[in-house]
Amino acid sequence: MPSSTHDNFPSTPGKVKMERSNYFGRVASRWHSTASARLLGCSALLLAFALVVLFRVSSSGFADGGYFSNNGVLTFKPTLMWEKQVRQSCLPTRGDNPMVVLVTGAAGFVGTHVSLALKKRGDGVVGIDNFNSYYEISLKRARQEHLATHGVFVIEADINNALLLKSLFEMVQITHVMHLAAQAGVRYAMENPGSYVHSNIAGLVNLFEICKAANPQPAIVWASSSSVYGLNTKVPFSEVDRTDQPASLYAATKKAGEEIAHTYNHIYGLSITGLRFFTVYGPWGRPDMAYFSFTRDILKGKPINIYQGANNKDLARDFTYIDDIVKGCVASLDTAERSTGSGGKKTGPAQLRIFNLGNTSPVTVPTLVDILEKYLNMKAIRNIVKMPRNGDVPFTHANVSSAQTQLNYKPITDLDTGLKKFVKWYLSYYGDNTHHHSGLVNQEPII
Ligand SMILES: O=C(O)[C@H]1O[C@H](OP(=O)(O)OP(=O)(O)OC[C@H]2O[C@@H](n3ccc(=O)[nH]c3=O)[C@H](O)[C@@H]2O)[C@H](O)[C@@H](O)[C@H]1O
Repeated sequence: MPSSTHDNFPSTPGKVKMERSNYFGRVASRWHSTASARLLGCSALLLAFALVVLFRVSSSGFADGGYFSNNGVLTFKPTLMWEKQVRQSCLPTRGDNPMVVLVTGAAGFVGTHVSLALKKRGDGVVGIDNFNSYYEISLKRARQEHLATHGVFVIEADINNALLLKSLFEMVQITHVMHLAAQAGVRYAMENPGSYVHSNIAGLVNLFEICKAANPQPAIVWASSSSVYGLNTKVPFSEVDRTDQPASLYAATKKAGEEIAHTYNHIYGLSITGLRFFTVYGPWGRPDMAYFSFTRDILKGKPINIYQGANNKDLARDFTYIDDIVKGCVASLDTAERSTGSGGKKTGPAQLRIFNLGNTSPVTVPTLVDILEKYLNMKAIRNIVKMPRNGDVPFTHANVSSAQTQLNYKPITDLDTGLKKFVKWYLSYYGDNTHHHSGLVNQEPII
């Protein structure tokens, strides 16, 4: 019998919501137990199904489909409406060798920007996102709406949902996968380790399984992280440096992802490019990140904690502006070679790459706060505290020469310029509750 799309795929372990159809299931089985009530039971089941469908339609604006058992094989069967939206979204509008890209984590920060950039230049794009509650869902919904106005449809599903992904690959010929869905955040890994395993390990393997079986296989570009350099002290960090001392479970899952990528490239001929992002920031960013939460707290007049490393040394990050990262992502897609597998089997060696995408000029956290103060026109209340032992590393600094040579990657936005754009977006998105800021709110939104 059909069931709701998400019932079997809790998107974030530790933050699982109540399943909607369980109640109907229990009611139905109770009715079913007496022979005389069989007819009523069937009607109740039908009614339950209708209610589930109705509820889904009214809560998400569309129904995506259901799961059906066909001779014991469970398959996902989309609704006509869903299929139409997917096909429409995947239609390229440029003639010169366009790509059709599946962007995972499309309602996320980087996913939104990359989806837009691809769509704007005429590629076919369809997104997928589980809309989990790691941070405010309303921001993810706003990004989804923003994408919809540009013709990008975002499917609401988890990357662990093999049936839905399989059906999607059968429906449209996806040439590239931009895999950005992940459980992010280095410190949250201590609170909810299962979520990192679920998305960054199990989800990645599931996606690779689908890609390896697809015909033709897509090329894959995916987000690794600067955190794989862990406790390394040699700077700047280069792709050839060791990455075997992660400081957080998040970093360990990203490092594991790189090894898993090697395996799928080696056995199945998948073309895979991993991108080590360095603390990406900008408009539509992630509220859990320091620059975002600091902005929120400074505007509220709330104190902020600024961590310090050993010997009272300020922490530093190679903060990288979103537009520079998007260019690196798109260039990676453009230079990705085809996968070589067919029918799940490798027919020749395939491309396997890894690139740092950073800014190449680290800035300390107190300097980041200075810049925010300038653009918010407010003073932060600074608590200087010792860096807790929860996964942080003291500094990051990218060597991007490899990306420069092979992707023509050249970061051009310094932290001051990038944060100015972020603050402008923040004030236009959340509105102005303080009246103390520098007047940036009245200007046009960034994207
Ligand atoms: O490059 C990455 O691969 C990672 O980048 C990002 O991690 P980080 O570099 O840790 O960014 P972020 O949390 O903004 O903290 C920035 C600085 O502020 C300090 N920090 C933080 C919080 C706080 O309350 N106080 C503070 O001083 C903190 O100690 C740090 O020095 C992504 O979140 C992560 O998903 C991953 O992608």
